[in-house]
Amino acid sequence: MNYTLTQLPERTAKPRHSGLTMVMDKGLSLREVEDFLSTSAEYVDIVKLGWATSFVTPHLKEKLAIYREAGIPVYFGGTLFEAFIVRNQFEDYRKLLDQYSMQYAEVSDGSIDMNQDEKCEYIRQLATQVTVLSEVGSKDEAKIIPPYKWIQLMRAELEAGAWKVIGEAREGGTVGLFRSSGEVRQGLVEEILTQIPFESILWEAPQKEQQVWFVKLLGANVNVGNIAPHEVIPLETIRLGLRGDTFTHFLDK
Ligand SMILES: C=C(OP(=O)(O)O)C(=O)O
Ligand SMILES: O=S([O-])[O-]
Repeated sequence: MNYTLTQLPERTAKPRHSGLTMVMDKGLSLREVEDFLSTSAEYVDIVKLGWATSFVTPHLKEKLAIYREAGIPVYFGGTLFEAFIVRNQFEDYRKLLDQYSMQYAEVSDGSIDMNQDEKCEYIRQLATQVTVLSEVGSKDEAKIIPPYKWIQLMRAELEAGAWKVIGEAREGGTVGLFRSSGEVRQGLVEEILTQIPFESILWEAPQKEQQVWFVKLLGANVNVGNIAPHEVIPLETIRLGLRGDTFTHFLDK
């Protein structure tokens, strides 16, 4: 930090087990990645190459190398996994992970129907190869999964070997954990938290109001994701109570 302030919440340091920030890169150029990391690397724990953008993004190997050099793990969006599964190409997906020396992978079913046993089997198999993040929640706003089902899925996926379970929100933050207005499905989140340890969950929270809501509920070291690269430093100030939205939250009462 550049100067001293008292009454800041304790913030975890890298390698973090909680307080993770997952950033979504949906096609940054190599130079943009370098610039982004020069300001924000300390605050970025893991990067997702959003959905299947890695299929289209040029200089993919070079991009992965820049992140690797900075010690920041990268994974391909769950939609890419689903694109392989729907085409019966799971073995090709496994080879692709090796070909690009990926250490992490996401298993999701946001765009396809997959039963729980099948999803857990993919998690089990991939967990022998990489660290697995699994995602719960549909990308279809008409598909409302009741809280008991979220809990059951999250628990089963963690037991199958997922390192973290991700709560779906998409890039916009308007499905899954959130209503179409972006408002948090508060009852859902609170019910999940009665059953699943908070450090095991990574909440997709792309909108500022959503990040604020989670920091107020769970503190500076909540795991959040789908953060846009230019929102990483602003998010860090929200975590620390140094933006109006959380300004009084961490001060001694
Ligand atoms: C974030 C998205 O997808 P994924 O989780 O596959 O990256 C999205 O489609 O907005
Ligand atoms: O579960 S809720 O609050 O939509």
